[in-house]
Amino acid sequence: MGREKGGKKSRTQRKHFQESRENVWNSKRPRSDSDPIPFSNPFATQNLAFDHYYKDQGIVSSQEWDAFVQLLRTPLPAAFRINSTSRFCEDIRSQLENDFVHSLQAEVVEGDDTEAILPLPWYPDNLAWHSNFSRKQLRKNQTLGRFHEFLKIENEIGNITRQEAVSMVPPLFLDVHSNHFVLDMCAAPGSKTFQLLEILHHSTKVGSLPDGMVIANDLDIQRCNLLIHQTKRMCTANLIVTNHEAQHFPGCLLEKHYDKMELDQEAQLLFDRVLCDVPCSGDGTLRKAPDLWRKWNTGTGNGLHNLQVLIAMRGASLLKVGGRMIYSTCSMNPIENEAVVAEVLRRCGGSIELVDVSSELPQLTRRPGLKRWKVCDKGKWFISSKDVPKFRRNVVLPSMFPNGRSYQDVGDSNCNIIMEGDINTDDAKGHIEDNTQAMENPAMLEFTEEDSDFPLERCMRFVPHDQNTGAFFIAVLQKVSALPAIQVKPRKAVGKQVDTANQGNEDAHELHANPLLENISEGNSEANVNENEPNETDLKVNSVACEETDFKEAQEPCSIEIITKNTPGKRKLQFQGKWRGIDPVVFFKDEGIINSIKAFYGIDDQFPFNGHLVTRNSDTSHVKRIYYISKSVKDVLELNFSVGQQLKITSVGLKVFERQTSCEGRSAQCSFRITSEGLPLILPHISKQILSASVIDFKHLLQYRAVKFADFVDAKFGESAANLMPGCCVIVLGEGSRAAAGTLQVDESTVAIGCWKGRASLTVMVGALECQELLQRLLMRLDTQTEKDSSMHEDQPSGTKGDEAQVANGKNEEAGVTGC
Ligand SMILES: C[S@@+](CC[C@H](N)C(=O)[O-])C[C@H]1O[C@@H](n2cnc3c(N)ncnc32)[C@H](O)[C@@H]1O
Repeated sequence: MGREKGGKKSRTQRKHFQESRENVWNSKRPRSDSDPIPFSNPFATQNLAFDHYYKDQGIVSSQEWDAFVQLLRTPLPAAFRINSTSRFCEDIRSQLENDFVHSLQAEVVEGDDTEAILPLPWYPDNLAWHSNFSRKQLRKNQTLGRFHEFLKIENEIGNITRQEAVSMVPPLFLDVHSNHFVLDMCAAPGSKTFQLLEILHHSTKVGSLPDGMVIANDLDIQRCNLLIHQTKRMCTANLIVTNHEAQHFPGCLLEKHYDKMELDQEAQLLFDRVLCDVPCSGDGTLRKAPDLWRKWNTGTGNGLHNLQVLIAMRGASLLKVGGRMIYSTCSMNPIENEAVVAEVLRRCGGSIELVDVSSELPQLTRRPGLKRWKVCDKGKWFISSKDVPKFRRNVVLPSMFPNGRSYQDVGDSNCNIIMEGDINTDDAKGHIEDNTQAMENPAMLEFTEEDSDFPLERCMRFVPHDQNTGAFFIAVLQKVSALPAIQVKPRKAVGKQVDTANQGNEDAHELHANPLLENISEGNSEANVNENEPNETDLKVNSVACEETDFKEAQEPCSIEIITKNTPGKRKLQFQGKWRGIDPVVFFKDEGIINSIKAFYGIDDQFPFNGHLVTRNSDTSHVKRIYYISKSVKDVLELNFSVGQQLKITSVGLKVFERQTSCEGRSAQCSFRITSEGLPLILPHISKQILSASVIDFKHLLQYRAVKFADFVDAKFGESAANLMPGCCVIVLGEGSRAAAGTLQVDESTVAIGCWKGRASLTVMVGALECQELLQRLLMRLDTQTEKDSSMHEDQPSGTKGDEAQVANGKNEEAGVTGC
């Protein structure tokens, strides 16, 4: 298992590295003597290098140190958010406030005055909650089982999202409005994307869509899939998921000489809001992922610094003037935090400002960012770039220091303080060093420490012992003018001469306008980036910290024709406007199908169809799924087509129609059913194939999943159901015990389900879990009178037969009606 050239780990080594991850809190198996112990005791929640590093950085005062580390060694309590756009938002909040708050309190140890669960005081409208039970307690303690089940099911359905409390903060400071175009640069697994979408949709009326949109991007395609799964619960037509390196996120700039479209504001993809929740060492998540204790070393943060700067710079360049950007990490390390923010401010030369948000969310306890810090490399402290030995200058960058002065600026003649043990290229040995060596550098004491000139106190630090959370870092930035085209002086060890990370769309104009910079291309910028990318070990550790899944490399390079001329070979993934391995996005314009859908469901003309339907299949005659996109997403897709499909889109829009491929489905007049996720959008616009059922009949449908027409309690409803066209239909929950008559009024609280009208019965086309949850919610809502009415008819209706019974057994869920 040898090392590859250049010290990179082989595929097998990487696999072993990934597999060696473990959650120490969960570990059941005691380690045997024969087990390899990689660096130190894997169960230890202590790391000497960590202690030295953060004590010396003054991350908390010395008086607080014990409380700080003590809490870091305690499992993180569970936290979650109620989805504000869920139709059951009110019910869930009330269940928490009136039921769980009291019933769970009995589980708190006597004499302990901590609340079992409580709303996070700084989160608006009691929508975010904190439980003082750890995940493990919730799983293990039987009496907490009901609450645990509640969290599990509601999370699965999308009514709540389990999310670390501090991770909920960045979207709150982003100040998103419903008409904003938002870029979430490193978005997977998507908890913040979900939040951003909630805010976007917050005040939108049922059946309409906000004017804004979110692009959620992540480098890791598998994590993109997690993100898609997560955001699917939001049922939004205003989201595009992309798969790019954030530092090279496409500009989608429509060139001036492109004569088919006038160059206006829409001719370039810029954003009102950008979230840079960058990959980081993640030591703020130690309470959740205690295996990080043994892996922690200073090299991880140092190795990520430059990537973080590049991502933040790209974010800044894609931001509209006047727009707001958040830079955040779940790391405590100033090299990944204040140093990155300072470098962005430095490179942007006044066009980006740090916003003072001290008056926002006053109940949220936070601490100011550091103005002063030091850099540690392989056990040696440096307070200024002038201290860094030449051979470490490609690793210890000037931008890591508070004043950010380059090696040329500080003069590089007499500063090569070579310490014993400096030359050490063995990563593993470096870790051991970090864990065992006191990090003292007597030479350092001779220099005065440096302060940053930027108002970094406006950054926000969150430490565990302030509000019993994980640790976090947030900076709120505002773009006050276009970024300058910056020429960076050559850095010997670092390599390239031009800092092109600020080449956004608008900024690209400026670059072209400057004759000195005419030879700058994205190609340069990519080469520049590659030289400074952190090593793979760093990224692995980082991805571990990011969330549960492992970091994957971008797709394999390929040698096919390049459409994006300026993209260097390493990223030649695009082929004739299509992305390799990614289904194309195609506007769906088949009038025959569209008209048949409209006619079948009686969809009114006010509901915009033209240009709002897309598929992922270029052969439109075999389209299986049709997705609906908002006007904002439509505009972005059109621009993307105009610029040669620069965006590598893995998911877009809301699945509204799905073709039924079973015999029964094919024989229906319209073989496209309305999906569960598409129903809320389309519901107010349909006038055919829709019925309102009484509470008891609706309940029976959910309970038994298939009910014969003759078995409905309300015979009139049964008759109306029998008269529907065979195929998909919608059943709305009416009020009282009888079906509502006349035109259906739909609002935010309307509950409806998709069903299939078969030969003799109605069959529910909603997943089993969702049915169960819906039923439970309805039972809670039912008033005493309704319950009385219903009790007369509680008997189970007689069973269904043949294919309809098969359907009723849940085999059709979201996958079409089976059997024929
Ligand atoms: C801190 S996590 C993001 C968490 C996410 N914002 C959330 O709230 O669920 C960082 C993410 O960055 C991704 N990542 C790492 N390097 C990246 C890069 N160069 N460009 C884009 N994404 C990257 C990782 O795959 C990971 O999903």
